[in-house]
Amino acid sequence: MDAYFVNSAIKKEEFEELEKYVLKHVSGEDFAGVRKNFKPTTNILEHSRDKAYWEGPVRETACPVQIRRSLEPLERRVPDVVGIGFAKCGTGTLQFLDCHPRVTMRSTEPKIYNSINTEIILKEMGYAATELDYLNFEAVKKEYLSKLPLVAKDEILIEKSPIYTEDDGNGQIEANAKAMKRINPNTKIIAIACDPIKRGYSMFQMEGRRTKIRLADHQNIKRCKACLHGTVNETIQEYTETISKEQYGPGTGFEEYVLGLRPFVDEFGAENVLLLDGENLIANPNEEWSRLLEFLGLEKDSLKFYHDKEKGFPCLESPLKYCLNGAKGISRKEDVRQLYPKETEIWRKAFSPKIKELISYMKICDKIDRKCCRKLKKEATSFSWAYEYAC
Ligand SMILES: Nc1ncnc2c1ncn2[C@@H]1O[C@H](COP(=O)(O)OS(=O)(=O)O)[C@@H](OP(=O)(O)O)[C@H]1O
Repeated sequence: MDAYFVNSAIKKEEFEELEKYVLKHVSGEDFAGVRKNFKPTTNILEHSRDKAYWEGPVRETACPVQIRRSLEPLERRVPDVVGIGFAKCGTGTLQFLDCHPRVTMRSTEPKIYNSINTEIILKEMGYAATELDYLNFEAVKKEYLSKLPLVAKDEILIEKSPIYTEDDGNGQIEANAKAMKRINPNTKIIAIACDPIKRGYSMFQMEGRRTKIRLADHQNIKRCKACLHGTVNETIQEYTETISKEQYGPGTGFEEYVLGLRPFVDEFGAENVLLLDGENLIANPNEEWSRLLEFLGLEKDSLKFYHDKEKGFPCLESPLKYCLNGAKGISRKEDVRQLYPKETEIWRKAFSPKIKELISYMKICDKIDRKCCRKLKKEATSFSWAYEYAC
């Protein structure tokens, strides 16, 4: 056991206490397996390469300790569940799933589908693939497996890469959905939508942090697409000006949810696509998480959350006390509408049509009428943030 502590953030002294806590909080059914498998999770990287996105070491799987019930041998295989987006809406909270006795997830994003050439996939799906295309596809699958953690055959393996719903204006999202279907036709899809104003601010803040970190590290940021090339304030002014002129192109539409969802709904069916509310994940974590756990076929209270005062965000309470790393939970501590009232009012108007489209497309309401607005107006319910865009 001693060797496990060498490559782990967990100190040997804390470990016994942690074990006691976890064993007290897992179900009777999971107890024996969890006890047998319990150990600190191994770090595979001392520091994340992108500190603006992830602070601290990268572990083999996301949870700091191994909480798994399965006694089956571990193997490499493709995921059962994929989180497709949306960036800055709380997709990182899916990492809490790795502390579930029946689920496995790594914290880093494999981002595999966007590396596949769109044409190859479209050909593949049209059953006209050449041998070379096929080999390409197999090579991608091999690379995919290398980016995923080991998993038992009776566990749920999940990955998330919000880039899968990022539009390039060239059919990339469709290609991603088709490629995913080819890799695993039974994939279940999770998407998290959130208030696009908060989403935009969160994105600009993260890109600003990335710029600062890289500059402090004497790195060249000229070719960094995910960095800001001015201050956050300057970026907000520029963005506001661009959307006022309705000139923004692929990749900057913080409200473009249907564009990202439709290809996956078309491929996998609406019943296999779950849309969560990223704002409600913060306001009512247990309610939103019970929807997610049920969708995965797990007990709806098998993970429990509490609001951590110090973190200012929900943290996992059971089966392990655990908060997300310091790179998550920054911009939403500020009120962007108060900081930028004029700018965000322009954003609100610009985002409104696409949020209405989302409400209808994902059947959040049957149609946008008074009844729907009454439903959305209720504070602290799923998608209540959509009220100001739709009503
Ligand atoms: N429980 C909990 N803890 C910490 N942070 C939480 C949590 N739930 C939601 N959030 C919000 O998630 C925002 C980051 O979203 P993502 O994880 O999707 O970002 S990323 O696309 O993976 O970079 C992150 O945005 P910032 O506030 O800008 O850091 C948070 O507001």
